[in-house]
Amino acid sequence: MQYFPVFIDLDNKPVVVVGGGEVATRKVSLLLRTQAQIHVIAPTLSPELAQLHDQTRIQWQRLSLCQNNDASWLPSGTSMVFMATNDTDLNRYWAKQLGNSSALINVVDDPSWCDFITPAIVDRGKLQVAISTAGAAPVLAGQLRAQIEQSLPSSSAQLMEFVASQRTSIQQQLSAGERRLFWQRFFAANGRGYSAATQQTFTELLASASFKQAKAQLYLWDIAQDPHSLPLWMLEKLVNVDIVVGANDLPEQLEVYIRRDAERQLVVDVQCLRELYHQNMSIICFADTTKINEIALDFSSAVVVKGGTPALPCDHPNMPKTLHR
Ligand SMILES: C[C@@]1(CC(=O)O)C2=NC(=C\c3[nH]c(c(CCC(=O)O)c3CC(=O)O)Cc3[nH]c(c(CC(=O)O)c3CCC(=O)O)/C=C3\N/C(=C\2)[C@@H](CCC(=O)O)[C@]3(C)CC(=O)O)/[C@H]1CCC(=O)O
Ligand SMILES: NC(=O)c1ccc[n+]([C@@H]2O[C@H](COP(=O)([O-])OP(=O)(O)OC[C@H]3O[C@@H](n4cnc5c(N)ncnc54)[C@H](O)[C@@H]3O)[C@@H](O)[C@H]2O)c1
Repeated sequence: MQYFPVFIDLDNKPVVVVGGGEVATRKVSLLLRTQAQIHVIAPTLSPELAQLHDQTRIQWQRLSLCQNNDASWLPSGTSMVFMATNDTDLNRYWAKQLGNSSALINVVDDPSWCDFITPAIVDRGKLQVAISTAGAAPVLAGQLRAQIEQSLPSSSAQLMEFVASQRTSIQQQLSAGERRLFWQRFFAANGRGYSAATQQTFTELLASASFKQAKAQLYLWDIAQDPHSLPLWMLEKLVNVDIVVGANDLPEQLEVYIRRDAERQLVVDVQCLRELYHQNMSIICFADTTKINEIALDFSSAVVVKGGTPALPCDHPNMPKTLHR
């Protein structure tokens, strides 16, 4: 890992963007989501930046920096500097000059001069997802952002506010182990958004205390078996499963029986499986015979599910038509 991901508190801290063009504008619009004091140093501003300046949301020093300036343009206590001009030499020169200051430096046209780089960001209030490719492929970072955006409803931000407001009370009422189980069950039941039902789901789960009885369960299904031979008792397990491991190998015929918001891990990773098991998850794992045998040796309490006489109904209402016999 070349770049270590951290989240920095910029509340009330001066941050400087040198340059007033397209890239500078993009960095400023990110910074505007924080409470940083934003200073722009440039001879001219893009229309968006000019408007922000008119609204006093940013401060502007109208200045064309040169190499023989002293550093008096830099506000004292500056946390970060973005060198975002289109003059590569100037960007590098000031990155070097400011190397001994306490500010972290970003040079938009040269990662090798950067103390830090800016990731693509999915912003859901307290929930922030940051994606970086270490500068290798910013476009891919943007594409991944767009995918993650789709999996997190905008009400996730409200959910985070709700959860944060309940956190201390849950800490006071439940032991550390219970808290983890409670939050696992809560997010599994509620999903990632906030709705009219969220408060009720929360209150009912807390009152029922059912989460305290959660125990790890691991079911192993050898994909060499006919999916229709899955025993009926397994249906209830599939409906309640927390996580599907090896979802790449999940037979299409069984897909409809699995809880829609169950988490999915596409490939089987035994280390991951161990972690999930220790989190008391209910897991179903799909893999080939060799892998199933290997996992069964590792987890003495795993249930290797044996297929029987084909018993699953082939007329499930959600079953794809092509699967009807
Ligand atoms: C993520 C994002 C955030 C943001 O900008 O806030 C971001 N770049 C984005 C877009 C983007 N950047 C570029 C293109 C044109 C296509 C292309 O050339 O690939 C596009 C596409 C577009 O504009 O849509 C060109 C480019 N970028 C850099 C260089 C210099 C170099 O590589 O040497 C050049 C060549 C300049 C030239 O050739 O002139 C450098 C950096 N860009 C970074 C971040 C940092 C590494 C992040 C990472 O870890 O990947 C880093 C190292 C420094 C930094 O900026 O902090 C944002 C996507 C936001 C989103 O979609 O959500
Ligand atoms: N990091 C990224 O994501 C990314 C993406 C695309 C391009 N780039 C690179 O970023 C650089 C800037 O791109 P852009 O599209 O914003 O350019 P741009 O031409 O839109 O803007 C350049 C800005 O720099 C200002 N400037 C020029 N000389 C200056 C000086 N001496 N002092 C202060 N300000 C000065 C100009 O007034 C202008 O506002 C380019 O080198 C480009 O290759 C980076």
